[in-house]
Amino acid sequence: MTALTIDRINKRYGNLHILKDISIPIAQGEFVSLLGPSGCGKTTTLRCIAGFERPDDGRILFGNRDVTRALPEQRDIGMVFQSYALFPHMTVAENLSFGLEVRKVSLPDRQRRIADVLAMVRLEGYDKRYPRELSGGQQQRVALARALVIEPSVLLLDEPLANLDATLRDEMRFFIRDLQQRVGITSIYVTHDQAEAMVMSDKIVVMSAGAISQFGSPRDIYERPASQSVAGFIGRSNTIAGKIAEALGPDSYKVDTPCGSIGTTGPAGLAKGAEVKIMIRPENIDTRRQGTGETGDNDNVLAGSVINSVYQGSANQLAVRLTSGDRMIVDVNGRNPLDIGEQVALRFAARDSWVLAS
Ligand SMILES: Nc1ncnc2c1ncn2[C@@H]1O[C@H](COP(=O)(O)OP(=O)(O)OP(=O)(O)O)[C@@H](O)[C@H]1O
Repeated sequence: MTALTIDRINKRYGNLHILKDISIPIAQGEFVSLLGPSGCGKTTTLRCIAGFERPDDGRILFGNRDVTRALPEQRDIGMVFQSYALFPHMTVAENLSFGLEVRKVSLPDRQRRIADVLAMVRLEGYDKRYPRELSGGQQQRVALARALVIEPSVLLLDEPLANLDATLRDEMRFFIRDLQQRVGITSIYVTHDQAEAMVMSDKIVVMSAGAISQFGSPRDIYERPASQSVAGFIGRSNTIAGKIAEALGPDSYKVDTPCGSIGTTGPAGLAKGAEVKIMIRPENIDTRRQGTGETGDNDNVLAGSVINSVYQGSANQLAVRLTSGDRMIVDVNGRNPLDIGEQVALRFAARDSWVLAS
């Protein structure tokens, strides 16, 4: 069932077109991230869903209910912000009680729900503390508890981990995802951190300049990016320019490139002669000294020489200049003794490369 439908919303400030025909269907219990660089419209989209902004056109539905014109308090949402936004003069319990009192929940029910939600965020016994007596991570867990205690149908989170240090951020990613799955609440999460979106989400909406570049699972977005800009934004990638020589199947092609003919997968329907780029992730390339180590399962072999090597602990990252002049980044085992200047063969399977049509 679709819990939330964003249907072709547009938003302009003066003559700035900030959101352009944004449509996102979100299923019950799904965790969806809005991902993109600063200024691409993530927060504006979230604020339209929350009701703090009204789109110029288009519709927002919670289930079958059209809430496009409803006030925030009529929408049944819980929100978590980057800045925690806890009431500083209230204890944890009072912060949590506030939304319940507004909703006229009885005292015994309030007490039960506050105890339940504090257990959920692993802050039992912290009810009498003030926000200033808590660490950043604990404050953010209170903010999460405050959003959840009102039992909303949708949870909206705007960069909630941005103020935390790297270790705590890692921990909180798993904490929030685990909690969201236990509660089963439909959630929308704004972030500009691709690693965060990858590990937390069922689906990712990649946004750029107010429009959706791609909507799909983390695997879709990583392995089958819709464009060069998505491929470049998510993870590391290599690209080689070429022209479609022939379609080998519904989603496989032979592409002519300055490095020779390359077999690859790609989106259906690309015409012969179309100018494209082939994307290959560094970890999918098997790099050996030339003339050694035939692996059999690789459809493509490119020749080049090592021009740089960076030790990264678990792996070495090499830069390789192909005979065509293209520069490729590849990962090799940290103990692999490939030196700068060595002639190497780069092998990869057609299924591990993907055509970017734009
Ligand atoms: N009230 C406003 N008036 C005019 N322009 C605005 C207003 N609010 C946002 N904008 C502009 O809309 C664009 C999108 O802003 P938004 O906050 O949605 O981006 P974002 O993707 O969330 O960025 P960030 O990651 O930096 O928060 C920006 O160019 C911003 O300057």
